[in-house]
Amino acid sequence: MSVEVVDFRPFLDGSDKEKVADAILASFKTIGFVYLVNHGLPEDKINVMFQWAKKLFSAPMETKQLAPHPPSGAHHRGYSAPGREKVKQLGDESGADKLSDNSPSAEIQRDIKESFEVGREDDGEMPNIWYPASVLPGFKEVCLDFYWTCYETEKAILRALALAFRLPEDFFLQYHSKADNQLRLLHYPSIPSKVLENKNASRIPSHTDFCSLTMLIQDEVGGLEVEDPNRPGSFIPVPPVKGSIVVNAGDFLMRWSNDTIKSTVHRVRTPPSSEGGNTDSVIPPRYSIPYDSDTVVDCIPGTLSEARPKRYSPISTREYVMERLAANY
Ligand SMILES: O=C(O)CCC(=O)C(=O)O
Ligand SMILES: [Fe+2]
Repeated sequence: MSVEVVDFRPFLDGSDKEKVADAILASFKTIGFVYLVNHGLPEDKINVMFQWAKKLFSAPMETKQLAPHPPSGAHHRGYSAPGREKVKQLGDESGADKLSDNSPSAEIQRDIKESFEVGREDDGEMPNIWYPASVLPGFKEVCLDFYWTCYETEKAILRALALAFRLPEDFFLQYHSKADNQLRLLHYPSIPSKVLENKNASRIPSHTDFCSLTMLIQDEVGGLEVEDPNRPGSFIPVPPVKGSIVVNAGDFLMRWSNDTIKSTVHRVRTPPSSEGGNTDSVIPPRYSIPYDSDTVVDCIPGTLSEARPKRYSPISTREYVMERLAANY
């Protein structure tokens, strides 16, 4: 089993919309993940965003801490230093990625990644946290431009998904009109391979995403893996595919689709090129940019039947997301 690559162009140019829509939904139903090529996100904007991510994360820690993530995980904005966040699966306190008992310290058990989170600028509940004007000038503008560029692609994917369910194309859009989304810049620093292999630390442990959709842009390093739905505990690599974004369904799309779509467990591990090598080797740094979306969900018409009654009541994603975010800090 592997994650399918779907060419999104025939949807965007209207030449074969249903075929593309059906392919995306089929992948969401089997594995919850799909690669999209010709997704409409301009390559130059992606490159510029990665350049800014590198510039930010290579700044001195005192500089990066000038836009600190608040103490509560529920206000998920600004800069989080390595080890700040520990991605958790709710109801899974021991976890499949339980760390070894001989870990050197509690601190090193946390995710060895740093991040910067951005939302829409007019979000009163969760305001953005920016650097003072003299620090990284231009960063804010690039982030916000990229945020809205990603929203365009997200809307196109949501239209395709509605078409795949043979619903009006704006079915999911109406629930995403506030653009309550999140742009994340992630940096997994270079790390001695034995630290990851001893399970004393993780890049990102196994988790599902708690949004409706995630669009992920990864660099060329690799290490992303998704659990094989047919063989729990066994993981399939999702290696970088040139020019692609990885799109995966989150918990809300699963719930919304009455479990017909999968929100699949995934993680970031040692990249395959560094696996089993010299134990003194150092794993290269990795950068990625996930963009995920919030909404209010109820079961999608057509996913309920007598055989599959409604399994979930409607839920506000904000409430759910805040609960899950708070658990990660
Ligand atoms: O960095 C990656 O490739 C995955 C990130 C991820 O799974 C997440 O942010 O939820
Ligand atoms: Fe994820």
